[in-house]
Amino acid sequence: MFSLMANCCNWLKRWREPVRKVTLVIVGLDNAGKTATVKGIQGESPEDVAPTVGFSKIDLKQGRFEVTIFDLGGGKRIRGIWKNYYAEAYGIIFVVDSSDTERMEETKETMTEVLRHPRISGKPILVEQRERKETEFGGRSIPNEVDSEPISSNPFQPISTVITEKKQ
Ligand SMILES: Nc1nc2c(ncn2[C@@H]2O[C@H](COP(=O)(O)OP(=O)(O)OP(=O)(O)O)[C@@H](O)[C@H]2O)c(=O)[nH]1
Ligand SMILES: [Mg+2]
Repeated sequence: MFSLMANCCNWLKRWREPVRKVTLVIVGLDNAGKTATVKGIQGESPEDVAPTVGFSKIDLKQGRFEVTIFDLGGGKRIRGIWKNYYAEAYGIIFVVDSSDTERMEETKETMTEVLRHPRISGKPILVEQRERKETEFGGRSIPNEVDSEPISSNPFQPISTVITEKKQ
């Protein structure tokens, strides 16, 4: 009986909890797989995605969270707009295509610049390391390659995802 009442109280408490709005910003180099990631979150196919020109805004509901994701274009000329979204962001998702070893230096510089931005200070960072299966890349840890100094003030979570290439 007591546990039934406790369950009811918990349920009522949850029911009365206000909906929380969270804004996330997803950044990373062009072709890293940002839009594909967002498509995946939405349960859509990540294939045949066009490069993002500017940004796209995605609204999702996750439990009691109303989540807005700003998927920002990663092209060199578009990166200048990223900072305009930092202030309203609760946290940042930085996507890395770890198979693109030739652009690792550019990735490192770009990530360091993002993490050093004053409006990012203290905000949670999720680094998504995407690995294309067909390459020989063995899962090097991207976060370790980045200067750890700007990361130290941010709650930091790395994750890995495998890009599922279509079999020819
Ligand atoms: N099949 C498959 N293709 C993927 C996957 N992830 C990314 N791609 C492809 O890789 C290319 C680049 O992915 P995007 O998600 O457009 O990359 P982006 O980071 O949004 O690039 P910009 O918008 O230019 O900044 C696209 O052609 C995608 O279809 C995946 O998991 N599976
Ligand atoms: Mg995109």
